[in-house]
Amino acid sequence: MSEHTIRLGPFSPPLQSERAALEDEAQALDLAVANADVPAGSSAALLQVQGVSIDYRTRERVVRATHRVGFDVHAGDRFVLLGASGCGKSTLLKSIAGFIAPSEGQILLDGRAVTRPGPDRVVVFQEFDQLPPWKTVRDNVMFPLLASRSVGRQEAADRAALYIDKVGLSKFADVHPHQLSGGMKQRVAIARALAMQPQVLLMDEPFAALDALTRRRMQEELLSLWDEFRFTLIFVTHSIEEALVVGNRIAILSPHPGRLRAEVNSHQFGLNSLGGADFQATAQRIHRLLFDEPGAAAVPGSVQADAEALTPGRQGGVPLVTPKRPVGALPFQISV
Ligand SMILES: Nc1ncnc2c1ncn2[C@@H]1O[C@H](COP(=O)(O)OP(=O)(O)OP(=O)(O)O)[C@@H](O)[C@H]1O
Repeated sequence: MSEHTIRLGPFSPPLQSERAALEDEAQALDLAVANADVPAGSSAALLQVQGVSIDYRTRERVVRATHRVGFDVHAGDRFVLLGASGCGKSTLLKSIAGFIAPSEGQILLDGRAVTRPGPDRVVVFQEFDQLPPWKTVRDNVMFPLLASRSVGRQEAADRAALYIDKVGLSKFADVHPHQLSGGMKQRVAIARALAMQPQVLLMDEPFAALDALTRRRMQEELLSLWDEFRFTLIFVTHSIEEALVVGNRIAILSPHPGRLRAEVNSHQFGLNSLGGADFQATAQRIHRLLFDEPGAAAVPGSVQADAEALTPGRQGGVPLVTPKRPVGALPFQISV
């Protein structure tokens, strides 16, 4: 695939015309369109998600959260799962973490099937209460290292000191979480995750509960940590802006149940691109890929609203909105 690649997801027959229009859209974007039906899974990939459907079963019904999603993540990728609320992003992340088994398909890490959680995959959540409140910052960071017996006590202490320093909290190593701001708690969670030196760092909307300025700062800090450590990141967000800033590759999921709609390379964008014409144009096109009738004029109030929200000064990220006009009916609907 070329440097600027868009990989469209598989479409069933009723949606072929939609696919054709999306291909036009991709060409307008000057992006190459890959063959959608080529299954994900090149041998070089660190993580392979292959045809993964995930169902929640309750007594009354079955809720399909994702439908046959496939993608590859390579070492050092900053891979973003982008989609509207309820499209199954968190579910997919939990499945990669090993908390939820797929109903069909499989997830391979380094060629081995993921069947349970492990220290090679660490999750940073959105919630500020992910840190045990009775432990100091230092003990919080050391805890998973010791509990997983990944390293001995001295190595755990050294790693904790290193990563606490990297997130700028050395002076707070001996305080408890309730003495920290929301942003500081998230920094501790990031230090704790990085100290584990996982094969894949999973982040589920880690900055969504922060104010706009702190969120921007945290995005900046995450990117500079990545510059230094080059970890492999899978990052969930429903903000187009955040996806473009944080990711080098973006998987766009359709509304519930989530299917891979397209994959976009976004390595050319960073915090400095915010507000630029290219950035805004790509954000608008991603929005169209997510929600709008392909090739159709912008739905009043949606794309336009995003364009406005992307102007400098509106720094809270661009929340995706429920489409006013949904993309064609999906050919499967177990239950919603
Ligand atoms: N424990 C559960 N039991 C039943 N259904 C669930 C459960 N958890 C999630 N779901 C359903 O699965 C679908 C996907 O949910 P999920 O939280 O993965 O979406 P999401 O894209 O992460 O949404 P958000 O951005 O709002 O967090 C939704 O329809 C949701 O209602």
